[in-house]
Amino acid sequence: MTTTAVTGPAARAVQVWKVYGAGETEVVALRDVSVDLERGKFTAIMGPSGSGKSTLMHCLAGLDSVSRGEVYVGGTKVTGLGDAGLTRLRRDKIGFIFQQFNLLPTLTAEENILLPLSIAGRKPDPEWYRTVIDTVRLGDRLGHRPSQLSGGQQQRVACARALVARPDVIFADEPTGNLDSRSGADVLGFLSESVRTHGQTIVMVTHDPVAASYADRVLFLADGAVVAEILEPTADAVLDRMRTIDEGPRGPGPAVGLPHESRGTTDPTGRTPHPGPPPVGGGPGGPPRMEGGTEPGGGTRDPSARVSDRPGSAQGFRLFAADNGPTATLTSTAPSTLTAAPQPTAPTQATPPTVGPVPQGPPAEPVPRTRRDPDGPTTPRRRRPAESEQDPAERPRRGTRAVGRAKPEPGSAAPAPGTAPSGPNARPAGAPEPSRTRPTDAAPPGQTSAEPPGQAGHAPPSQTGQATPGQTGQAPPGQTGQAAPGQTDQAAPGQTGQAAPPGQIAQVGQATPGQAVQGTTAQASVAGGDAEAAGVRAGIEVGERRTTTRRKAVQRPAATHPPKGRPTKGPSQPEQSAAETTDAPPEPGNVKPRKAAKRTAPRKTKPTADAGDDTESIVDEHS
Ligand SMILES: Nc1ncnc2c1ncn2[C@@H]1O[C@H](COP(=O)(O)OP(=O)(O)OP(=O)(O)O)[C@@H](O)[C@H]1O
Repeated sequence: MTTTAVTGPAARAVQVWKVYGAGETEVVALRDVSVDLERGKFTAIMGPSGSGKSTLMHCLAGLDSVSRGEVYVGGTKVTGLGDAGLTRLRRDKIGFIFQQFNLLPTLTAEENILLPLSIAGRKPDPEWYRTVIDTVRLGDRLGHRPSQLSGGQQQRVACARALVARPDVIFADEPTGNLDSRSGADVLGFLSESVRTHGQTIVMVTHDPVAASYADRVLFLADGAVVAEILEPTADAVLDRMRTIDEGPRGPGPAVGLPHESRGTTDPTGRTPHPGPPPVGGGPGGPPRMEGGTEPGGGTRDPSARVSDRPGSAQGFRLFAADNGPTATLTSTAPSTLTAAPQPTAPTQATPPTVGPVPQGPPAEPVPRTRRDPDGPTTPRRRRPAESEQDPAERPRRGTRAVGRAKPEPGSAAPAPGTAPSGPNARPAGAPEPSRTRPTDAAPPGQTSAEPPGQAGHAPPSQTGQATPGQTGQAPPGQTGQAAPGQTDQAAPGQTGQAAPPGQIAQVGQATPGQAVQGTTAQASVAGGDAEAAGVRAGIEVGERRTTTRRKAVQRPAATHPPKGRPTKGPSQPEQSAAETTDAPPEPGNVKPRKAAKRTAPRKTKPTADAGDDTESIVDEHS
């Protein structure tokens, strides 16, 4: 691991490119992005849907690899780190906060908060721990389990969990996306406080201009490039900038990234003219062509990615908006975040500025104003549109983000054997498996948003209850406990016998932090395995594991976007997926996992309803 002195930026991207797929399905998610994220600052990343916000955050956090360029976190060069190095980096230097909270349901708030340290074998600094608890005002809730806490309290637990280890940087992916406005303001308030009072560095992806106004700096992305930034932002300024970015001229080529030294905004449109598309596919000056279906860092190609999304396409940006449907345009008449903002320049309802998907429903409840005006007039906060309110074209893509709390629906855990998967993302029986499916990427049942840590909104359609037989067959014997819990319930009909039985998962969920530590060995118990998974959910990793970047689904009918060009090797080919998943013949240990479960699972525990949460599968076994 290359480590330099821990000075300078907390995180840094240097000429980073991220390319998904190849040929017709190639998508350049990041193009020549260079940015320094200052230590002790609160940075927000904004941009239209599909502009690369999540990709940038994941690359910065070591959750995804870059195609070209370099990433540094806390003086450590992330690019080129192996699995073990990445694991250490994420465990020791990075904290994560997710839209879905990602708490372990059977642990108390306190146990959840201490879980990262427990897994790392560290003890909390008592003084700092007390400070964190006081900051998030959880002192009287430490013995409560997540189900006994409100969403806002759960997110405060998640924030405390991220803060308690004092990471170099905390990455927050829409941390208020599932919260009501008041709880969101609470969370943003103490995130901001942790920066200003305790020097924490926070990087937050958000769609909400009010949330962004809590930051010291807002970076704007469009078409995979940083096109503007605002220092000391107000919600109005953010919204105005977003409007100009969305309304900017659609040139023949994509925008390019600013040098990281740049300050202030780019051209008034927010989009830097570009003479034309960059050479892609390995040509000079362009990112390397990704030949395989799986990228070096574990990213997968998206066969459904539109060619029109690709940079270089004359329509690229326009189509982002168009494909996102009316809810992504700037003409919505929905009440926006700023319609009641106290700033004198706030747009009125007549010209409501909107960013990305915009709710079409009634106004949201009032929210206290920003940190700069905590007692000021209330502001309706942008509400996430309900599925039914969304444009159908948008629904599959956005549908990967849960609206409301991520709690398993009763009875939504495992599909009964022989029962075809259902739901918006379900694949008809016998249909070829969509190519972005990876065994461990499978979405947990009962989780409409199969979002792993830091991967909010990226579950491909195939990731809901779609595991194939080969997936379960890949777990080597003796590693039952390491199987991602979500795989259990995702076995295809008739395959349930190969997956860990639900009882295991329930038992797992009852692991104590102590058990979690025990579970860090390669021969982890079921409980330990889940604790590890939970740890990864919490942004902690143990052992030679890697979180899998789960990308958002861009679900389209296959007939509309058939695979073109030469056959590729990746999982975009159904037969390839099948081959991948069946390459590893089922081991004896997998044929009778229930026995393995009996050997490894704690005996006195019973399945509980909470176990469903534990089926969130986010761990990818690469080793
Ligand atoms: N695994 C993948 N395979 C192919 N394309 C991908 C993959 N992940 C992301 N993309 C594409 O990369 C681009 C950037 O995606 P990203 O998720 O970073 O956007 P975003 O700005 O976070 O969007 P949103 O606001 O909707 O979450 C999009 O065009 C997306 O379709």
